[in-house]
Amino acid sequence: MASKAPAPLPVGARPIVWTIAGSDSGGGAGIQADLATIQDLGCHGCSIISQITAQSSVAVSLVESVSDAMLLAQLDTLLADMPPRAIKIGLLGPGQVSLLAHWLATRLADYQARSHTSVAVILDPVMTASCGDPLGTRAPADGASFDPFAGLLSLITPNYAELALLDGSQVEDFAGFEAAAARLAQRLQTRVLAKGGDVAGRWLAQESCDILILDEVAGSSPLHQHCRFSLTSPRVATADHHGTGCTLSAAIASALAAGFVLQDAVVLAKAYVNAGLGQGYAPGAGAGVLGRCGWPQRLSDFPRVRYLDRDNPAPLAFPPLQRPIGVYPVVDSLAMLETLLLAGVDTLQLRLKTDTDPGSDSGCGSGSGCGSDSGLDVGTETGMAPAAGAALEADIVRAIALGRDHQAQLFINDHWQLALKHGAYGVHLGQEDLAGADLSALARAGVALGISSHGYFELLLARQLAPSYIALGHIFPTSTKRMPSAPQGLDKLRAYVRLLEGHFPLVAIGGIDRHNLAAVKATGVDAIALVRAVTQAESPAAAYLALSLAWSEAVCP
Ligand SMILES: Cc1ncc(COP(=O)(O)OP(=O)(O)O)c(N)n1
Ligand SMILES: Cc1nc(C(=O)O)sc1CCOP(=O)(O)O
Ligand SMILES: [Mg+2]
Repeated sequence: MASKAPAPLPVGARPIVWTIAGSDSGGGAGIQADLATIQDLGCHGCSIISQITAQSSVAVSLVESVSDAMLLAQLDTLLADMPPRAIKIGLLGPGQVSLLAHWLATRLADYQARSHTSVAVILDPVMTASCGDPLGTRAPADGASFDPFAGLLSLITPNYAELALLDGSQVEDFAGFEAAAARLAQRLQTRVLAKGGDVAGRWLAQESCDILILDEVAGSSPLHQHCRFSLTSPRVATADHHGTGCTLSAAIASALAAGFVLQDAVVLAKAYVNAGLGQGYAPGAGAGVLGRCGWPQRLSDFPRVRYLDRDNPAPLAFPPLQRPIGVYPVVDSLAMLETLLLAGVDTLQLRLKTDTDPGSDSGCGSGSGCGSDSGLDVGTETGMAPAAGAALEADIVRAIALGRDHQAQLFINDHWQLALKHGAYGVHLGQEDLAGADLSALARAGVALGISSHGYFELLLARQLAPSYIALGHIFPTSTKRMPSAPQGLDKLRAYVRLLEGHFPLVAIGGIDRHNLAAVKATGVDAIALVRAVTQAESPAAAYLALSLAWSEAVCP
């Protein structure tokens, strides 16, 4: 069993998550599963009961709706005092879909406008119990039963059977599954997580493969929006899967409430469910229920992520680092590089941006809105004037020679072709840079590779490439680079470290300086990458030496 760990959130700051769902008297699904999940993931759960089911592990004997007045009273009473950061919607009776859709479009929309907040709404379109008995809303033949929710949802999470019902089609294979999910996304103007857990025997037996269809996702890389992914995990052989869908959608809502972007929330929720399936138990004669294993921290519980509408890199392996990194200066000139090498720096990065790079830092001074989306940040030689290209190549050649003379682990940022051509020790690439890089050529040449990441989803994409290290950013606000994502903070950094420690060297970056260095080290991260704390110091060499001393003296529990 995964060891219990506190959720990476300060207690007392538990975000509020609502579940609007049916009561399962058997305790394994519905409101009961949702509240257990929300609590387990460090949030506070509020429940709005839509339906009461007389249900055990083997049968559903009666389902009754609460009155419309009762449904609305629960919603309004809670909104006045305990507004949600995220809402999960589960079982609804037929009349309750339009009632709730109207409430979301009026009362919740009004609350969001007044409070300048955005509330994520996840719909799990529950139609049958896991014993096979029908529940609540049944899709009519044209699948229109959830249409009142069009434009009001952040995500819908149908399983195979629900998707087929909603689509009104026979879904025969993976391509049909993807096409039906895309139609649903279009129809409800939302993102779709189509779950393949119940397709066993149709086209997948050993693995469970979900499809995630995304439109715009604020706070994530432009590369990971408006695209499709598959999320695959080994199938957990268990009959104890009652409440899996409820748990998954409640976990997604909880992770969103905790400030994760949607892609992160989905992979985290999948890991939570996979861990729970491995620890299920059967309190009745029928299907048992999921175990509760706390914040996911076992890498094998997370899914394998693949692009469905883009090429995926072949399996690769990059050389391990020759020595631990510690303090890792990132510099933008040859002069600074040489100064630091002479001061004894043994791992550093040359990060040269030209004005023509889409990822250029120019215009990103402090207070210049660097927290906002700057678009794709693809730092390659494309678009560069020939003179700039020649000067750049000369700088990189000289840097590589200097790094070699000092036996340093020198990483070249972005310019992987030049690094490859001139035999660099290593290359650092962001997620966007990866898309255009010849990773096989780098791996074949034995070039070390560092990859940036900004959350669980990007961590999973990075680890699949078996890099030499993974960078985790940005931890604190930074004025050095425009970031599409929000600062991760120390609690999330600690969670990423727990997940990946022992698998890859981990480097924290973004806003790190002598004031917060000890707190960063206390998360267990292996190294820190710094731009301003070194390059903007009066004496960069002295600053590096002081930071290195502070790092080696700081305690890592
Ligand atoms: C150690 C380290 N971590 C992250 C980055 C950022 O790389 P990337 O996302 O490609 O952004 P640019 O640096 O190219 O602007 C890095 N360079 N080094
Ligand atoms: C270049 C870079 N990449 C980041 C990431 O999160 O990927 S943060 C960052 C800037 C780090 O600069 P400073 O130490 O001055 O805050
Ligand atoms: Mg880059």
